[in-house]
Amino acid sequence: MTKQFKTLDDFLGTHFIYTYDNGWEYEWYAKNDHTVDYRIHGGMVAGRWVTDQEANIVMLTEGIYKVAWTEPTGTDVALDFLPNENKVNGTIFFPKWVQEHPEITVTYQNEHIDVMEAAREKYATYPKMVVPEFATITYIGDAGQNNEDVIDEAPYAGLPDEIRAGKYFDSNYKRVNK
Ligand SMILES: C=Cc1ccc(O)cc1
Repeated sequence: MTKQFKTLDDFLGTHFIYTYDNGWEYEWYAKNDHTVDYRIHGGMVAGRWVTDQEANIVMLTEGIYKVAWTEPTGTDVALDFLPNENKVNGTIFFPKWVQEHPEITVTYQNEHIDVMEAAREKYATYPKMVVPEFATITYIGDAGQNNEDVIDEAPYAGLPDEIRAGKYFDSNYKRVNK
């Protein structure tokens, strides 16, 4: 995709795949001006996926976007997207318990909010594990806002490649083979 991003509206509805310099691969969707969905394909919590996470989304200056949210696990996330440069800078602040028990979070979180809340009470928060990394964007798709087909199944090996190959969504950005 060679679209030039200028406005906040250009960013909302965009679907990204990117790989952090530490090798962690993430898929993320700006669902609307206050909501994000994501799937994690590689890294400490690969296999985790989340829809309808409330987030703060702003444009800092033309074509540069900041997104931040706090999760039921106690994990905090701050992302800066530079889509015209195919770059993201992300910082993830993991509570100590996620670092020690990542497998608890590797699920479709929406169906297990009670489990996340119980774990954050039971286990330690501090010291937090801070992960500041640049990432390279490997896919940008214009999914449109509030598209429930973008992130609607668990991550599996080969899914990012199917998306990048144009095999996963049809011309209306609906899932093929659903
Ligand atoms: C913990 C969630 C998360 C989602 C996207 C991203 O780039 C980093 C963290």
